[in-house]
Amino acid sequence: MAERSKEPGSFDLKQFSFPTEQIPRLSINDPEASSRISRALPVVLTDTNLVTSALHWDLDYLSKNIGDGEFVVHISKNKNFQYFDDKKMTNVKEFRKPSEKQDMKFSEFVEKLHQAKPGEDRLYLQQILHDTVGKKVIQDFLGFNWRWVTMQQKDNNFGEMTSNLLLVGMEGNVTPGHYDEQENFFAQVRGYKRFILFPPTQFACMYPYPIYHPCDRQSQVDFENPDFTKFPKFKEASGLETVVGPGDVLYIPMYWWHHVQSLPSHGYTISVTFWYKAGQSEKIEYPLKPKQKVAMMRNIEKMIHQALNDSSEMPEFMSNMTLGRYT
Ligand SMILES: CCC[C@@H](CC(=O)O)C(=O)C(=O)O
Ligand SMILES: [Zn+2]
Repeated sequence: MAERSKEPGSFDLKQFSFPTEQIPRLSINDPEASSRISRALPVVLTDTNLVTSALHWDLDYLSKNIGDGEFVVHISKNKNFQYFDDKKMTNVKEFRKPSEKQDMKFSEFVEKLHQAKPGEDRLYLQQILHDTVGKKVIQDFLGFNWRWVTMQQKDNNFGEMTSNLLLVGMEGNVTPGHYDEQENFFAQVRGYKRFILFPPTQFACMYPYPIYHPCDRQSQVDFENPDFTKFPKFKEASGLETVVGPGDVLYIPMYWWHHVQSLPSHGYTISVTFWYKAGQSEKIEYPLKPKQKVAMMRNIEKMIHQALNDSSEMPEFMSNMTLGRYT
């Protein structure tokens, strides 16, 4: 088991406006661990050995061994790295990109990281591991505990694995609140990341952007400084949280909201995601699961947007459908 030098209580974490409970930290041999995964509940697994073969990764080692391929580096004027879909930018007039993207060699990224000063641009490398990486990194990658993670994929009826994203972030970087449409075993390799999670049942508290917006799936609420006038139901939010360190694997179930921060003053972070598509949907059982309802809402919103063929008609159409009618 990867010993963590820090216990959850030992981080001086700032308080949010909403209550949170700790996500259980369990051994893979604890029946409660597999039970939580099978019930699509978050859990931190402390002894998967999923990325033990990468625990020696640091900036120097990766610079020397990751090869001379290009890596996507996000650049932000502040600590937030909110995802946006380039292909949807034309749907929203005056959309301002929350960050820029640049391709660069890993060694160039490391140089910029060392030169970065507080208050200046922040960097976040986010790149799917491709086959141009050097053979040492390929060895490390092959050394991941594929037996365990593939067993989880099968036992829990996950779909195919889509990608492993390599994340190298500066301390303090934040990925603001959002959900993904994939199952995720999130493996922490270096440094510490604080996760806040909310279940899909709290969709109404999260006020996601419209589906045609570049920030589809992202919450409009700033979890760290919520505007309760614009987003009153966020007052009802109640989450789960944890800090993951080297060797920890957090299971983030599909459609669960998450806000992630590389702990300030704990150094840069390295993580690897293991993303899986949804499995073949079992037969419909009632009541529908929260994630099925979110998927349904997305499909209906997409159909209405396509049928109206005019985003500006969406607000009136959507409110005519519900306001004052389903009280
Ligand atoms: C681009 C992915 C970022 C990651 C959060 C983080 O580590 O900053 C996340 O949201 C996920 O793994 O789902
Ligand atoms: Zn995510």
